[in-house]
Amino acid sequence: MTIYFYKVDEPYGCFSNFSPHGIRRKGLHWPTVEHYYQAHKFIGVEDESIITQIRNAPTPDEAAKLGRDPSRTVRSNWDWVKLGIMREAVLTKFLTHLDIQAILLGTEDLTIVEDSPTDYFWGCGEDRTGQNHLGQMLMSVREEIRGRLQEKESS
Ligand SMILES: Nc1nc(O)c(N)c(N[C@@H]2O[C@H](COP(=O)(O)O)[C@@H](O)[C@H]2O)n1
Repeated sequence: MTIYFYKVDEPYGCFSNFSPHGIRRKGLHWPTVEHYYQAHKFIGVEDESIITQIRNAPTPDEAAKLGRDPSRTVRSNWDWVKLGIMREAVLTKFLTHLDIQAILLGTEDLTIVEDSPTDYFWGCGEDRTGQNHLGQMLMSVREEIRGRLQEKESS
């Protein structure tokens, strides 16, 4: 069986980066993983005020809209660092919120797929041939949390 998720208000919606589960990193609170991810596109660029605008965006959709504004240039190494940045944020989310951590661990070894009809990088895309990096990341975070909990139990 495969778990497909996409919209926040549908089954397993807590796996979406748009779900309302805030994270704290380096002393700053981010309302969603999406806010964190989109803002990090602009670290080190000339006008960093966009980072605060994204962090303060009222919704993750607004944060994504700002982060995807084609008139702005993202940091030059974005394609190299984006997977690592997303993983930090997704791991923090599931270490912070124990209710959704239980949902993630409850999926045991099932395959998880972001069923995005448009995103062939983070999701599987319309025809389900996409790379599904977010689903893969959730499975890797699940494995890491499982390992951490086992270590804690045996110590
Ligand atoms: N809910 C939702 N709506 C969209 O339009 C999406 N593309 C996604 N997928 C998420 O979008 C983020 C990637 O954004 P960039 O294309 O790199 O700007 C990432 O969080 C995907 O999981 N979700």
